[in-house]
Amino acid sequence: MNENLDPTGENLSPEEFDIERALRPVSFDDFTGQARVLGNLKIFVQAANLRGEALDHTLFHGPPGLGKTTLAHILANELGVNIKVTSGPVLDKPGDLAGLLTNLEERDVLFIDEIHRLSPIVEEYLYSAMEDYKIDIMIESGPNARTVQINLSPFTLIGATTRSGLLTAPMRARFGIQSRLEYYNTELLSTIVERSAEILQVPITNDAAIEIAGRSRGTPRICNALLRRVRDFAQIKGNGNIDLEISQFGLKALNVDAHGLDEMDNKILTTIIDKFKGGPVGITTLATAVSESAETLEEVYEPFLIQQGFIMRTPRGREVTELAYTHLGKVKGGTQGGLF
Ligand SMILES: Nc1ncnc2c1ncn2[C@@H]1O[C@H](COP(=O)(O)OP(=O)(O)OP(=O)(O)O)[C@@H](O)[C@H]1O
Ligand SMILES: [Mg+2]
Repeated sequence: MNENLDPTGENLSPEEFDIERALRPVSFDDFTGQARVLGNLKIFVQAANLRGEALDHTLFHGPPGLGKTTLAHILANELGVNIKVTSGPVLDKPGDLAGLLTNLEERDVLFIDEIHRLSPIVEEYLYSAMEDYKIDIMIESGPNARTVQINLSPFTLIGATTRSGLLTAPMRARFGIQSRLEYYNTELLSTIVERSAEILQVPITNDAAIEIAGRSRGTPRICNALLRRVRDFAQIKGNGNIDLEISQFGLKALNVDAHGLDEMDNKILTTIIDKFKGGPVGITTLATAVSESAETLEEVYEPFLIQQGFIMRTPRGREVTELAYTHLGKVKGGTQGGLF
């Protein structure tokens, strides 16, 4: 796969990680898009600030790279409080969680990334903390061992997940605020590209920003990654400025698909067309055929393909649309004709 397009951002070098940090919006005003979600959050934060209370526990869900972690930091910033950051797989003992919770000051934010990956025992421990701001801890050991209940400062838990379907119902029910982040349209992404270019101090034309935005799979993390790569092309092959020509040159060299679809997206479409005659095909069968988990297909890949009109979800499974055939340069019924 083209690692520049990795929507998870897991393959970033330390240097790129620093750049990504510099590009990350820090306040509501810096944040582009997600207007409905943002509008609500502004009200909830204002109200919590006015009353001097902790913000309700907040859950962000949606595909990778759309701004969940960014929003968690923005919320802490706008609430004027500290944020402690951890993640589901890291918290493997209730003791680890107790340490974090007891160190929170009033109204602080505890951010748990990948919250669907908490162990059941830690998750259960979290319930009373979230609900009553109380936890039980075990003191001493052997015959003197006993549990005491400690009061916590009122705090806000912010959870983020790409796999909301894997969250347990009791966990989900404890979040007073739940926001689903959506893919960004090209116009919003081009605003983000222009803002990032300004921070990186590289001049960019409007049509170049739109070109990069249109190939970013609806994802800010990808548009920033593409901008960084195109900037390299502009510096080495051009005069340092990013215009339409150099961005098209760079994107072509990077092998970026015209729609910004990545290798897995194309594999999914090709598989449905070639192996399942365009569908319908059940999600589990499809998952096996492309060697990916059904959950990841459903929560990471499929939403974008549906939103872009490449796939339809029908009662009998997934079907590709005409657009998918055109995009891949395939003829409908072509495989079928070859088989019989
Ligand atoms: N609305 C936005 N405006 C500007 N930049 C954004 C926006 N949303 C995200 N970004 C940029 O995209 C990058 C990825 O965002 P973020 O890390 O918040 O995604 P995420 O949803 O937490 O992804 P993951 O599920 O992989 O953890 C950020 O570093 C930030 O620079
Ligand atoms: Mg994140």
